[in-house]
Amino acid sequence: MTAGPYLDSPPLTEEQRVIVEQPADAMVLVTAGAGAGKTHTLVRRVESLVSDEGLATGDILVLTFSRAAVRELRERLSRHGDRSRHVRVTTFDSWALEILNEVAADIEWKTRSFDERIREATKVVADENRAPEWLDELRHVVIDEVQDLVGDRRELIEVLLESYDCGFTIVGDPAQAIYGYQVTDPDERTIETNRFFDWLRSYFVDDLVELSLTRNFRASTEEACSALSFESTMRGCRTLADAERAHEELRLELATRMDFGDITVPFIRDSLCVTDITTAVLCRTNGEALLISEWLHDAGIPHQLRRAAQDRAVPAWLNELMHADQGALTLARQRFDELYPSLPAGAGRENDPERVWRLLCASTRERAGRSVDLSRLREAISAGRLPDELTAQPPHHLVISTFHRAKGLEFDRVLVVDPGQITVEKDDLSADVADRARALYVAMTRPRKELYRLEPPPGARPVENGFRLVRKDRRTGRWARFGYQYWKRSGLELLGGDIHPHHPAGSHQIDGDPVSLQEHLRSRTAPGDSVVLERIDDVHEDHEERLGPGYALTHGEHAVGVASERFRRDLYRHMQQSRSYQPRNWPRRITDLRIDNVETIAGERAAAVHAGLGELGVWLAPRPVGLGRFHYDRTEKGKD
Ligand SMILES: Nc1ncnc2c1ncn2[C@@H]1O[C@H](COP(=O)(O)OP(=O)(O)OP(=O)(O)O)[C@@H](O)[C@H]1O
Repeated sequence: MTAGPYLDSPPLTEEQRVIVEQPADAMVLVTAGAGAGKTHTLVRRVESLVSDEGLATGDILVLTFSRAAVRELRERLSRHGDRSRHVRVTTFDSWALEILNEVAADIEWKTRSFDERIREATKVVADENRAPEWLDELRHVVIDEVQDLVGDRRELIEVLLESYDCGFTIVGDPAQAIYGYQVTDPDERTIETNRFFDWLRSYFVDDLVELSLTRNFRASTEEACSALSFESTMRGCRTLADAERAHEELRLELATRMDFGDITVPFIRDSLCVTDITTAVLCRTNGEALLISEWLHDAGIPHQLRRAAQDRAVPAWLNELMHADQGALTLARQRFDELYPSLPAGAGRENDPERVWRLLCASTRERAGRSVDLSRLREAISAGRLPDELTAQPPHHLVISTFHRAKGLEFDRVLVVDPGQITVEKDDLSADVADRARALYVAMTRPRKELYRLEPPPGARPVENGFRLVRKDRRTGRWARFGYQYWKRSGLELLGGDIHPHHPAGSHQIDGDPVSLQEHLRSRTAPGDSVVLERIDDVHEDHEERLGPGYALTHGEHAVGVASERFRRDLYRHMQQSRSYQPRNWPRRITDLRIDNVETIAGERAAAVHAGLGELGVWLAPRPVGLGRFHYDRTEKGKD
């Protein structure tokens, strides 16, 4: 194996080397604990399959669960891999979509649910007459985080491994299984735990090579190691009582960690602002993450709120790249190389230009690699076809995340918010309570060096005086602020897609010069800036489609966007006390929102031309985030 690309990568241990050097047709199952170097070993395994076992990059398929994991693996492959850097790494969902787009391109698969697509792809893979030919070339499948492979995705992989004669390297940690509500049927949820492991062992009974990794490399201090002793407890939680006990024991362990302290105290605040170490604040629910983000914002601490994996944003630098030469319809490789160094920072910019160029060519199906057709790039943006490397959140030194979303990640310092005691209801499942215990275990095994407890002040907690004032609104699935009175509505979460995607700012419902508003978004708007939604009209009285009123998003003096129909529909449903009730009293302003980032939007070409923004139909739009707070007119009933 060549040593060059691995000079800055840790050497393999004997246990890791045995996995890496298995033959290409071996069927390998690796179980390993948190921080045991599973991902590190997989990267070296993939490189060995190409360099030592002679597989072509197209013979290997690397499947992972989340986009975060795709990004992590690709990043490590491009940093440490040599020939393997071009191996296909994708999520189960993207891979299923690719199969369906190939065999039934006339169907609008994007509009179908993830689960439906997975089920359809399983049928295609099982049918040798329909399966795409390139599946025959598959010689090795690599799967990371296999403990989360449940339900429809598990069936897809079982069918793949039964139907194709290929080797595999499958890696997982049963102690970190937090698949949550991926499986909706409660009975199914209980039997899914460990089901894929059991299937592998029984189906490949004679051929399966079972290996394990036993040493932890992540945690370099005693405190960072503190949760690791719970690994076997986490693997063994099967009954409700086990799961409850495991959760309480982990909480007790957390209680012995030092409290991080009050972040408004200057020296504690400053320690969160240092950029040369990475810190994560981890909590149980997204509602809590929103409140903590608000608290940090008020204390003037820059941070990033971790988005859901499926919530993607196209970075602003793509808009700059596409509009660099007025009227140009293609972008040549040489011109790309000239422009790339001066493009603004953002998702994907940490990649080298060669990698970004390849990704752009792949997204526009440009095989020769000499130029990129900008209309096709616009279509790729509009159809959501850009790869995760260009749309995932860029790295940040301070991340606020739920336990679930922190899976597979590591940080120098981790601050864990105590999730509180589980109050088990009679219809709670052991699988769900175990899921909560394992989620806390995942959180507590993320630090490299420091692990603290964090106790947010009462205002940054969802419960006040015993009332759950911040909770998920059942009708919209958004986090919302409620009041002590049942009818009170005090705020709603903003999501990606809440700013109208069809019209650039200034060209629809609000006044302004679209060209100068684009300049404002480009050069005078930054992540973390406060923004406000201001009501601009009255409720839409169409009985078919009940929408809340229109809102403009303002950044200082400038109206930089308008609320989308989806936001207005959700607002209407949220304000309805019951299905027959027609809300009349609408918030005048919605505050406590911030700019997450400015993103590239592919909207209607005619709208762009009309606004003087060129022919491509691509422009910049703000993406607000936060748990909005409603302000009503004082004269109106239900004022705040
Ligand atoms: N042989 C090794 N020597 C030194 N460091 C190593 C070795 N193997 C892995 N590491 C380091 O240990 C850390 C954890 O590795 P990795 O992320 O691959 O673990 P993991 O098993 O995938 O973790 P988790 O399941 O908890 O997300 C990384 O910083 C990695 O560089």
